[in-house]
Amino acid sequence: MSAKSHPLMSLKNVSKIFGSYAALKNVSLDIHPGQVLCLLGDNGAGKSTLIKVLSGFHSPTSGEIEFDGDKVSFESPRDASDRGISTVHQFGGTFPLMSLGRSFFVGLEPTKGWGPFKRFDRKFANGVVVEQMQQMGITRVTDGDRLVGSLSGGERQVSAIARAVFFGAKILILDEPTAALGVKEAAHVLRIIMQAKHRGIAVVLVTHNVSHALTVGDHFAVLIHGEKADDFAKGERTREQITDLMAGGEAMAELEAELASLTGNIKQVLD
Ligand SMILES: Nc1ncnc2c1ncn2[C@@H]1O[C@H](COP(=O)(O)OP(=O)(O)OP(=O)(O)O)[C@@H](O)[C@H]1O
Repeated sequence: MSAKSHPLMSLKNVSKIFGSYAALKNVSLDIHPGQVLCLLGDNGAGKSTLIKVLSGFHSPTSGEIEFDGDKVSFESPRDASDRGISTVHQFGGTFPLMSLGRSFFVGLEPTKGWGPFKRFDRKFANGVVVEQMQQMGITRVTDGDRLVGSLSGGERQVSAIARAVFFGAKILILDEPTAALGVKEAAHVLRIIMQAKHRGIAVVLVTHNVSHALTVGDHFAVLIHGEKADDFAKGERTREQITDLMAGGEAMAELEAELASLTGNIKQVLD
């Protein structure tokens, strides 16, 4: 899908002020179906605040949000999720002591029976969760009664993404999904992100990892101190340019030289 397709969601000059601190300043951003938008930025740059605005946790102090061409204002995360905006938090946002079947359907429990006899349909839920996990490459899970806590970090991310896709997410917001994962697990999560994109889902990926962003991203936005410092499509910047931008505009080469001389000084003292 080309960048010329109509955006599914747009932020127009969105600011978010906390007291006297502007966490976001006039940020405009387009989110397209079937594309991965990577949100990059150093700690405190405003990435979390931005995804909280997208997912209805915060309303903007000023600016507008458009969804499917309509101006919208989300009063709560529920409003955003009703539009198909689904957020997966850093550790998969699940409950370690809950079964996989229960946690997959939490808040949307399938029931059987009626009236006072209505109860959670465990068999159905477990069947769905195992099928979805298998489809997403987690083949070792064959029992939906297993506890969420028994999954690895990558498997939790993948199952949270599977859940969002199963319930029809149109926009999937992923907050540092590969942080703290090993190489293989991170690759699995990135593959699942590509699958979601190919289904036409708009993915917003927040990451510190430039390599991961470059592997799956179609479009990139870099935040520095709450402002959008750059916005570009795949192939329009080099890895070095992106890394420098993420370091807040300071050239990484200079920082590295400074570190090298510091290390030299420490070595001299120790010798
Ligand atoms: N509820 C709040 N009240 C006051 N200040 C806030 C609030 N939420 C965020 N901030 C401030 O806004 C700035 C941006 O924070 P944010 O969490 O969005 O950054 P971030 O880019 O997600 O950083 P990180 O990668 O460390 O999570 C920070 O200085 C933070 O202290």
